[in-house]
Amino acid sequence: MLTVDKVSKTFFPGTVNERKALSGVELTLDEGDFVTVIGSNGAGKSTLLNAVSGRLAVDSGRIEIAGSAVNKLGEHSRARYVGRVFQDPLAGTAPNLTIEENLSLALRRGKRRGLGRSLNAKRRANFREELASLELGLEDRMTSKVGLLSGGQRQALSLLMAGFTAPKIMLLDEHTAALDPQRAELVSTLTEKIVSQGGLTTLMVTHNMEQAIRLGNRLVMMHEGRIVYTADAEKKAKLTVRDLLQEFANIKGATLSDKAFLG
Ligand SMILES: Nc1ncnc2c1ncn2[C@@H]1O[C@H](COP(=O)(O)OP(=O)(O)OP(=O)(O)O)[C@@H](O)[C@H]1O
Repeated sequence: MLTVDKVSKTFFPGTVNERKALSGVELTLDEGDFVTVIGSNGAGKSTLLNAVSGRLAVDSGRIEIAGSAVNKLGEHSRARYVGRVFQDPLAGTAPNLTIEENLSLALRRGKRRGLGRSLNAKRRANFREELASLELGLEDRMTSKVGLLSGGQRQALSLLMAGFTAPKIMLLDEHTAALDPQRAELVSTLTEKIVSQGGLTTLMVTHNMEQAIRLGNRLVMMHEGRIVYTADAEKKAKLTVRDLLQEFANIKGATLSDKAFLG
């Protein structure tokens, strides 16, 4: 479903600020795979997600989504393939639009202009049902402005919207990191639910090792633009935070974010 083949990206090449963010990264996700990505600060995790979403053009290598080479497609053209939730709860939704207007926009994503925007009774009923599945009572606030929701509620809505059009690949970029522990737990549980119900192929970056172990069926660790450790389903099932800390310790020069010790 997703192939990242020898992908490299260097920022400011040939200058004093040169940063090799990705160095020949190779990663393949089969349909329904849910891969968690951990790594030291500046390891290239967000750059990898940006390369897949088309936000960033890579220097070399090939990216395929659902069998189509997408290197030449920009972020907008890839939108029908990709669902994404960012760390910032403000990033995924439009605060001045209502919940139902945001959902309509999500539905329109990747479709031709003018299609799918109108809010008829059938669509509203469908939105109500989807919102009810979040169990946050948002189905009774469909005409409220999204700006009035809490960070956790907005992140839950972003997640629902990102999964709405059954994207070929779901990208979650530390999407629980800005939330308090209780809300992070809620969004984490919703993530599992939405991903498994939709059978979504998912790549999730997190600094929380416990979460990286608990969610998904595979795990990769990045360091200095490379994948330095991988755990398949069998290995991951037995993995502990202690094992991961040991792997980090084995990587020379790796520095851990404080957040890595959470959970
Ligand atoms: N737009 C950019 N311009 C210049 N350098 C960048 C840019 N984006 C990322 N970098 C650099 O590329 C490297 C990888 O950054 P990236 O954000 O992908 O790491 P990360 O693993 O997501 O880190 P963190 O966990 O700290 O968010 C870093 O050295 C970073 O400074």
